[in-house]
Amino acid sequence: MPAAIETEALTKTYGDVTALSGLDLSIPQGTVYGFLGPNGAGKTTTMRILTTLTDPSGGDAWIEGDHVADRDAVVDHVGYLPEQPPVYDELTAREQLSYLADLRDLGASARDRIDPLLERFELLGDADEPIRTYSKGMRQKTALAGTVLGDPDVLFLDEPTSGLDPRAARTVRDLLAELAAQGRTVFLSTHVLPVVEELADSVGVLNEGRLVAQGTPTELEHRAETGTERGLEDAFLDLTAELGHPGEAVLED
Ligand SMILES: Nc1ncnc2c1ncn2[C@@H]1O[C@H](COP(=O)(O)OP(=O)(O)OP(=O)(O)O)[C@@H](O)[C@H]1O
Repeated sequence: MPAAIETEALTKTYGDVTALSGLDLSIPQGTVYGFLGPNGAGKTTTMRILTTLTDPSGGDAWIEGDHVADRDAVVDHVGYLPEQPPVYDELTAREQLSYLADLRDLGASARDRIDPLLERFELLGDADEPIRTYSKGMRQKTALAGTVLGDPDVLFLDEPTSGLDPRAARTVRDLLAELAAQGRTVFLSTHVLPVVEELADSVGVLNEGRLVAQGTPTELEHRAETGTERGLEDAFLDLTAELGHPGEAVLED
């Protein structure tokens, strides 16, 4: 069984800027991977390469065994929720989801999933109103429904709970746990660390385009040097602190 996501020395440069530098990942199917990193670390760049939206400058990547250069094969496996929800103001939520089902040729089973998804996200009452009248959270829920509509094998989610109230955020976390239990793989990029602590089987921390730590949340919380424990937030701050800044955590030990 191939890994859900495999990368080897994946690199991306934009002119003089190295956004990603030699990323190696191997993420098994049916797991939730928390992808952490400060602003500008290269998380979006990684997800755009893995969903075929941009080409790497070097290295290789495979989704469920298919190389990312084989766009047609890879897009069949993946669903991507970018940071800005890709919804059309002039459509209703129901129309947006039907449009996606047609565009991606998802077939009758996806069409049958539209109403249950709208219901699950508590959007049924507004499903025939134009998206331009929706709140930020409603737009986010519509976009997320679109991402899971085709039941993709591998989900790439950028801040999926952004703008959601606690109840909607709980619905999303439950859905992600359910999908992973069914064998789907969830690649979750978020700054909301409790979500990662709750859901992630393993975590990778990216800093300035490099993977600086990887392990289970518990492993990252265990400070090998001192044998003490720290929260995931402290682990994140330690691992992404810039060297040369007096007082930063990396220099403390
Ligand atoms: N199209 C682009 N052209 C030039 N530079 C880019 C482009 N896209 C990203 N970058 C640069 O690549 C680096 C990584 O950006 P990226 O958006 O992948 O970070 P990120 O980890 O997703 O950040 P955030 O948490 O703020 O969303 C940054 O220095 C960014 O300025």
